[in-house]
Amino acid sequence: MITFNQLRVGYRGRAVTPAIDGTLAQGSMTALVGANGSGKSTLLKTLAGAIPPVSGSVSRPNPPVRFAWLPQQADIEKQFPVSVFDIVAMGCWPRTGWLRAVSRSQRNEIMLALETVGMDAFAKAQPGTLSGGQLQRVLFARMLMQQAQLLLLDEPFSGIDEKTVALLLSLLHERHQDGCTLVVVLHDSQTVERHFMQVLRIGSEQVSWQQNQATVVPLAAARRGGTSC
Ligand SMILES: Nc1ncnc2c1ncn2[C@@H]1O[C@H](COP(=O)(O)OP(=O)(O)OP(=O)(O)O)[C@@H](O)[C@H]1O
Repeated sequence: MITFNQLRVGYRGRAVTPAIDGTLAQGSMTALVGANGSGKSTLLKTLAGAIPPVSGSVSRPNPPVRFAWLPQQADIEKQFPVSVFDIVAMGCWPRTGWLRAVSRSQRNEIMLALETVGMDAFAKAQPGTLSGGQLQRVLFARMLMQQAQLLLLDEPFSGIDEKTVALLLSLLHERHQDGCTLVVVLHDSQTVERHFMQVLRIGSEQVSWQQNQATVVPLAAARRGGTSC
């Protein structure tokens, strides 16, 4: 689905990663790991098309697929004067176009997405009044609304409590079972080993691919907040 050909990513012509070769197969679930500053976020930005490769290339799916990109929380403006409902409604834009009013059925979909992440009671709240974990749940609800086939997530679980991580992981597994391709930047090796079949590790000199015997958490257990995660 996505192929890296001697891809080096970085800024203003300066590469921050070694050359990357390999493939993200359609329907794969890949953990992107590496030390701070190794270039994980930069690779995601490149995959999202936000910045061009420094050298080499990345071949994207043809025909193009809809993608959703969840940046690190630090990148997200919490003081935006909108409601939680509005944030999730933004997930409809790829389908409806910018700033179009949501239909009655989309309104129901948005409330269902908020219910799925346990945030329906906060629909009218402002993002600035939410905790980090609550905001992350809302951003996941927006991602669900996007109905994307390629999900790019940058450290989605940092600072999030275990129960919420279990819920969000179960949602990712559901998307994976629906055939989505996922690339997730992670630092927690236990989560990587238990949930991700493929690992792309970025080192300072070279990158490596690893295949895991991931143990998928049963969805129902994760939804109940089970401890298996
Ligand atoms: N906008 C930018 N312009 C120039 N250099 C940048 C920019 N953003 C990041 N960098 C540099 O690129 C390198 C890789 O940064 P990146 O954020 O991709 O690392 P990371 O692996 O995601 O790190 P972390 O685990 O700390 O989030 C770092 O040396 C960083 O200083």
